Amino acid sequence: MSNSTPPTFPPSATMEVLISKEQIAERVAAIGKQISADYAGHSIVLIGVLKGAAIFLSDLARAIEVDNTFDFVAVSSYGRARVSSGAVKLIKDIDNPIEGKHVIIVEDILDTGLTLSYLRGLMLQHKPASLKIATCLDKPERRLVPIEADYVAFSIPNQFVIGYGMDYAERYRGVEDIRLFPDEAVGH
Ligand SMILES: O=P(O)(O)OC[C@H]1O[C@H](OP(=O)(O)OP(=O)(O)O)[C@H](O)[C@@H]1O
Ligand code: HPA
Ligand SMILES: [Mg+2]
Repeated sequence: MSNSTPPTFPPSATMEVLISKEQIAERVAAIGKQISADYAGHSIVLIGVLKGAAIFLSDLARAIEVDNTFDFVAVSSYGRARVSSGAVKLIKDIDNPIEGKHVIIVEDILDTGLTLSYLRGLMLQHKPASLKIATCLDKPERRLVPIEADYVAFSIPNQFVIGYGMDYAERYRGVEDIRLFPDEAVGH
């Protein structure tokens, strides 16, 4: 490939690591153990919220020892902006019925809470036997609506992060650590 085009985005390696991949692996394993204990003897359905939760879900599913299946939903709210528009819309629904099932919604980040409170309401309409939320990150300072997750890997301050599934304008999802996205890079 030609290297004549300079990168338009800052390289991820220049961004400060907030949570290392080793710290992530440790917390995911702990949450997997906790879920396995809480649901011992039951089957669960993990519902990942595309696209950010895909990586956390794939790690979490492998850390859970009880019978599980997954499904995915997609919603739109942030688009390419860093700030939520506040409007949440369902773009892709679940493929399989969840009535009477034990369901865990899996998110990469709980921020304003708008996405998860919308999804929780929607999923409850399907009458699951139980419904819980697992999130890799929680930014409690940003909450606009009251909602808490049942399983939280890390609580973080109000700073924009990328990596481990999380993006800035769709980039950096494959970065293995969770890194701080610099304010001065906004608009690149
Ligand atoms: O609590 P909230 O303020 O609603 O924010 C959290 C949501 O925002 C992000 O999704 P985004 O819309 O960026 O989609 P993506 O997962 O495809 O990046 C993130 O993945 C959560 O789904
Ligand atoms: O800090 C964040 N990073 C990426 N996506 C997000 N969506 C909400 N908050 C964030
Ligand atoms: Mg995003």
